Amino acid sequence: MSRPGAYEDLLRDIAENGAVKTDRTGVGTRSLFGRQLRYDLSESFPLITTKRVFLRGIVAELLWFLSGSSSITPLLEQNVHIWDEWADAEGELGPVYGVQWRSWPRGDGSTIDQIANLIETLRTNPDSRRMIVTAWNVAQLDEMALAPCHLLFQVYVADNRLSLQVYQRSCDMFLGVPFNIASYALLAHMLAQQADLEVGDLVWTGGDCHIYHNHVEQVRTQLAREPRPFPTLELNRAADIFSYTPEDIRVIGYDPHPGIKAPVAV
Ligand SMILES: Nc1nc(=O)c2c([nH]1)NC[C@@H]1CN(c3ccc(C(=O)N[C@@H](CCC(=O)O)C(=O)O)cc3)CN21
Ligand SMILES: O=c1ccn([C@H]2C[C@H](O)[C@@H](COP(=O)(O)O)O2)c(=O)[nH]1
Repeated sequence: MSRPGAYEDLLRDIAENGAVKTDRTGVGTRSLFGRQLRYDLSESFPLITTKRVFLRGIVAELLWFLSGSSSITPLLEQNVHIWDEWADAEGELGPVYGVQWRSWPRGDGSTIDQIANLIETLRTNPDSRRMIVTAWNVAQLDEMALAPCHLLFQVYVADNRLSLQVYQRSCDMFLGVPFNIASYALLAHMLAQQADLEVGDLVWTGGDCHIYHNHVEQVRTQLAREPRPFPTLELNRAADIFSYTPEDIRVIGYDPHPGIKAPVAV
């Protein structure tokens, strides 16, 4: 079910059949609406192989989300620069993903830790149909450096397997989406481990799935390559969901084609 090549097929479909659209950044895109990718995480770890993906950056970003931070400083300290363009002079992004996940404001001064609540529900009521974490805080969108792209995920447990579906409203298919798929795959593994469950499926659902006009050559290069088998993940058990470190996370057997550089649309 985790077919290496499914992502590349979607990339090809957008490149060939996408509608030409303008966008906020001024770069312009080709785009298709409403697509889905599904990976069986018990088989392999979905890290795209048709170019080398910056795994160290993905790990740093996910741990940074889980830490609840609104500042890029912890990323800079690890030499990860993927959020630099959106931060202000103090390195602040406003109430973005981490803040909403860990300290969604109630309005009375108190906050809600959606991740702690999710772990609690996974342990006590895994059949719940309400295991949702969302970053789409409508009241705070205009304080965020960038409105959340992956704005909601739902967790599901059946047959002792934890599955995760993420909804991404806006999908930079060349630069962002390989990050987003790997990041939520890793999160699913961490949640399953903490809840003493096996991993099930990752379902990635994309809204506006686009290729920027200045990524067209890079996409052509990538699509000329043959997808390779996915690697696997080894994850040390941490004391709790907030205590993982990069050293706990090892991807085994990743043998990608070379990296492909591309400008990020700001
Ligand atoms: N246009 C756009 N696309 C995105 O994917 C994106 C945004 N904006 N804004 C917020 C975050 C930042 N993300 C980013 C930003 C940059 C890269 C990037 O440049 N990746 C390079 C490697 C970078 C490096 O090695 O430092 C790549 O080749 O994947 C990836 C994700 C994802 N998001
Ligand atoms: O995790 C991420 C974060 C951002 N993106 C992309 C999707 C769009 O290309 C831009 C956001 O621009 P909007 O005008 O706010 O839609 O960033 C991504 O793919 N993944």
